[in-house]
Amino acid sequence: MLRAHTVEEVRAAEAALMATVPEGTLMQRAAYGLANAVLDLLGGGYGRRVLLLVGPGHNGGDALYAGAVLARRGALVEAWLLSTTVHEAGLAALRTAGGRVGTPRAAVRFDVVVDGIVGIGGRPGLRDGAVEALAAAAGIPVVAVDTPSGVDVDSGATPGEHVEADLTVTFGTHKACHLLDPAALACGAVDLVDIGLDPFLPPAAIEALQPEDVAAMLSLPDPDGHKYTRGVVGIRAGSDAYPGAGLLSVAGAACGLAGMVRYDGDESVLDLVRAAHPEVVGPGRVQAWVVGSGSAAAAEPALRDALADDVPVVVDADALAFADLARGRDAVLTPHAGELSRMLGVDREEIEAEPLAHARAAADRYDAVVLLKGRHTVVARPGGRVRVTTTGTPWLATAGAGDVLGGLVGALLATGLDPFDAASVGSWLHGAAATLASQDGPIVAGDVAAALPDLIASLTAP
Ligand SMILES: NC(=O)C1=CN([C@@H]2O[C@H](COP(=O)(O)OP(=O)(O)OC[C@H]3O[C@@H](n4cnc5c(N)ncnc54)[C@H](OP(=O)(O)O)[C@@H]3O)[C@@H](O)[C@H]2O)[C@@H](O)CC1
Ligand SMILES: Nc1ncnc2c1ncn2[C@@H]1O[C@H](COP(=O)(O)OP(=O)(O)O)[C@@H](O)[C@H]1O
Ligand SMILES: [K+]
Repeated sequence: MLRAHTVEEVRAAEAALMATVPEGTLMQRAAYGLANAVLDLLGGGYGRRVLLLVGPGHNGGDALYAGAVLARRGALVEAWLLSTTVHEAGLAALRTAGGRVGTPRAAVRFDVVVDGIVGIGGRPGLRDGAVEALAAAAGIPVVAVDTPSGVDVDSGATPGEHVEADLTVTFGTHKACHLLDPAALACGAVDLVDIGLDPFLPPAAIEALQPEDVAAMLSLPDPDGHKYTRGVVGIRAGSDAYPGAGLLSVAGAACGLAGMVRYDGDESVLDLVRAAHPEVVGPGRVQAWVVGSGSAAAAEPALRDALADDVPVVVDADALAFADLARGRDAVLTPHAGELSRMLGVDREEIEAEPLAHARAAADRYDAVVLLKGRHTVVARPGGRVRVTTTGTPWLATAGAGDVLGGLVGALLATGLDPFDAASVGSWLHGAAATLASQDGPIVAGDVAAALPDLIASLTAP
């Protein structure tokens, strides 16, 4: 499991760890990790030209010490000091190693820019000197130290100007900004350097599942199981006007994880469903329902009926308008930003600017698990625990992909996962299946569903 901690938690853990090691140890660990990441990126040190953008705090200190390591490896290192104060010991180390201090100027030629302007002590936004320095170095790959300067570290928001990094090298643990958009988008790839913080960190409120976590949560068929013990998932989606929504919800549900899929909806859609998925049967008892995609006016009665069964429910698309009915129930609400905007009465732009805060607010308001779809989908449970999905590809932003996800989460609920696990595992599989199907090329929603069995097999293979 990948975990993200708050700045306060990191500071407390850092203080506890520092009491056990000689002074300066942590900064040295951070600086060596950073220097190694830069060497990897550049394919070596000798003759490479490295620009350090240095702010007033320890983040700048990390950059200066890493610059010293790089200078000793033969790189030509120049530091631009963007503040009246600087980490003096770091600067002395850089100078001793042969690095120099320069002045911001246009048309500079460097192989990499190291952003040591601010890290976890920074306020969002950039000050003038930093903006000008970044403009002068535009077009050069950027490695951010700990966080891209200017982002809001704990919320993942980017309310002001900020660095756009190609690589972010962080220390000890991830922070929210490394996982949650829009800040995560500014991080580029993220490297975590171990500085020994782990034993001092509390449990994290924000997590991102990894393949081994997903594999451990998938239930394999019992040797003596039968289709009913494996779970039955029911779909109430699709209509005369939107038959595809029913078909795609069924396609997601029919990934093979549950023992049976039932379709309970329009006769006309049932015929299409049977033609595409002959194994799907009609209404009956289920262990989980998926309700709402392409249901139009039928969404409300369908949701009421599903809730009357007292089994977990995925509340999708048209049914989200009636999400109040599911308050406090075993439910997964699956809005995209536009749908959540209508549910909360908040502008879509505000939701996209702070998906973490809004997914949490919605989970508390509806007392249910909320899966807020996006590039990095956010799954929140009441009380603040969150899982962020980092699998996926921009090709997944295609019509009907959400229907496949709803069906898949329903199948996972039917196998017995609780709503938080079902939603986060389903979202992880959905993104990974899209990547597998896409191979960096275009896909349609049905391709994502079709890739699920192979993906699941690759995870569960002994
Ligand atoms: N924790 C750990 O385990 C480890 C942490 N380590 C490292 O320490 C870093 C944290 O260092 P830090 O605490 O010195 O804060 P940092 O981010 O350098 O900035 C604070 C300074 O910036 C200023 N400032 C604020 N906003 C600004 C802005 N927008 N633009 C410009 N300036 C701004 C602010 O001053 P003021 O606002 O008062 O002007 C203050 O002086 C951390 O990210 C990691 O790299 C590792 O070495 C080892 C392990
Ligand atoms: N930029 C993106 N990168 C990766 N995945 C995305 C991106 N934008 C959207 N998605 C994913 O694509 C899917 C779209 O679902 P949704 O908006 O419900 O579409 P539809 O209603 O047509 O089914 C969601 O799973 C969402 O997380
Ligand atoms: K930084």
